[in-house]
Amino acid sequence: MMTTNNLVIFDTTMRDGEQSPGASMSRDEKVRIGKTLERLGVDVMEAGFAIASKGDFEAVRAVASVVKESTVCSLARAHDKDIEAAAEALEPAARKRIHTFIATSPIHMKYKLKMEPDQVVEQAVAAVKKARQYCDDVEFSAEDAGRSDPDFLCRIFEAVIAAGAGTINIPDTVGYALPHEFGALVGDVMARTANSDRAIFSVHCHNDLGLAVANSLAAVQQGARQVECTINGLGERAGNASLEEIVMAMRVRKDLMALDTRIDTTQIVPASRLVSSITGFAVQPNKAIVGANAFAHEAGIHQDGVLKHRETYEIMAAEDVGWSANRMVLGKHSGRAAFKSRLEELGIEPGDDNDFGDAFVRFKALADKKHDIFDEDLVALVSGNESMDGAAMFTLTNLNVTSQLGTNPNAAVSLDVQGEGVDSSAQGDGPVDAVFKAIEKIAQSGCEQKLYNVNAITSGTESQGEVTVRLERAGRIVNGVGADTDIVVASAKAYLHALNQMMRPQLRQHPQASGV
Ligand SMILES: CC(=O)SCCNC(=O)CCNC(=O)[C@H](O)C(C)(C)COP(=O)(O)OP(=O)(O)OC[C@H]1O[C@@H](n2cnc3c(N)ncnc32)[C@H](O)[C@@H]1OP(=O)(O)O
Ligand SMILES: CC(C)C(=O)C(=O)O
Ligand SMILES: [Mg+2]
Repeated sequence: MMTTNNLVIFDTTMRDGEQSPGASMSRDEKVRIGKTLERLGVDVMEAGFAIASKGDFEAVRAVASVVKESTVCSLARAHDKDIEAAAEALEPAARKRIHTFIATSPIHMKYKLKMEPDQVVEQAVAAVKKARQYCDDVEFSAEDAGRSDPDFLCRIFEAVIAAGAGTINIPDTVGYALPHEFGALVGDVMARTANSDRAIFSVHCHNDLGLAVANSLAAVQQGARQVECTINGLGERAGNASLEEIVMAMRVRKDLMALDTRIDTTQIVPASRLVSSITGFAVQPNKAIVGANAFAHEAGIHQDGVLKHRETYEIMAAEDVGWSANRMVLGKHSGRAAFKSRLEELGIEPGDDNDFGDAFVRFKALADKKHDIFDEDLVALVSGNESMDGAAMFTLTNLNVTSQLGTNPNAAVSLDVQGEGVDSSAQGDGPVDAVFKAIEKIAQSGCEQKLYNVNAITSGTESQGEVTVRLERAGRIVNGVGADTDIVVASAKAYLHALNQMMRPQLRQHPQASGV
């Protein structure tokens, strides 16, 4: 058995990740991802499946042309034409690998391949030999190994290693295995494959039962020295083992897995964001490592602990994975310690114990009613004016938007400006733009719009939409939110909410703790 203290990180975001329905990537997008993965420090990146389409062939070739530090790989079935396509696409690569595979489970051999086990071994050996004609670095995968007979795996692995495969991959293709079982399978097969010392053993786990990372780590503990994984856990069906979780588990639990990787962990969050923006697959807020809440604390007891000693509730630092900082989120679960700390950050004197106690009671009451507590809310609270609506300078009283094909939309807006009714109208590039322009004709705020974001709170075409608008003026940034079933009305509300906050007395600048 080949032993090493290095764990090879094989990224397959651009191949298995791209097999997520709806996640397809263009050639140029793969080049951007490839460069990012190289910066991240992956050892191998699988750039695609060259035979799959002309576009994927060109994408593999383009990635192979620009990436220099990482090995670039293409997948190929155990067919000559697949291997020839992979070899041709990888031709410009500084370091290349051909990854060939064939299924080894009884169900796949019988129903899908319609082949006898002997034929499968023969075809696998021929494929590895063919791949070795083009490339020294050849990987062989036994598809559906998780449901294959271990004796058969030993037999086929012995044959393909003898044929020249340097990496042997054991995939749990359908995410069926449990960690102890998968670790045992990998350990057993490695121990019983006669020439296993001539290959690196690898695993490739799917997440159908949410166990892809756990299964991969169980295999590493049994001697696997390559893990195949993807950014954000993207991949066929429920996805693959997530790269960020594997890498950070190795790092945080070095006491149990003393292996090195080449990964620069500070590049994890940027890589996650790039993949999410290219694929359009949002990262769920509670996703480990890269989710927006992964380093956010809302519970008072936790906030108090973190303020006293960060490691009480953090097993790794946000900065280590590429966030700018952890976050304290003020909400109904927060306690006095976090409330006071935020007031101090804002340069607001918490006052004597009585004033502070009263402000904290008002804060809790507001947090019960309001989803997001902004810094402006805190100022209003402490100044005894927590009724944000009562303090509004501008209130929407009427809105009429007309859109017609071929013409610019027109918005007529009526506002109550401190008790006085004011009307205006404007044309815009779209209905929302027209509304914002009509409001600005009245407000004359001089604000610059920095962000416009729409979220569906419920599903369906009748869903409630929540709009966020961020405005900036003279270095001061405020957020406004508005919700309505009519997205144009929600946008007007959000814009006015932001404007009303901008009109309030200015806060001292403070470090924005909202990540990168
Ligand atoms: C577990 C995995 O993730 S495997 C990778 C999965 N990814 C993909 O399939 C994406 C890219 N695939 C494609 O573009 C197409 O499926 C292609 C180009 C590979 C093949 O297309 P087609 O020739 O039209 O075949 P089709 O997809 O319908 O069927 C697959 C064929 O490959 C055979 N096959 C499947 N795996 C292998 C293998 N590893 N080695 C040899 N043959 C295989 C199947 O038995 C079937 O053969 P048959 O047509 O003689 O029954
Ligand atoms: C091609 C192989 C490695 C695969 O993606 C799988 O078995 O899941
Ligand atoms: Mg897979």
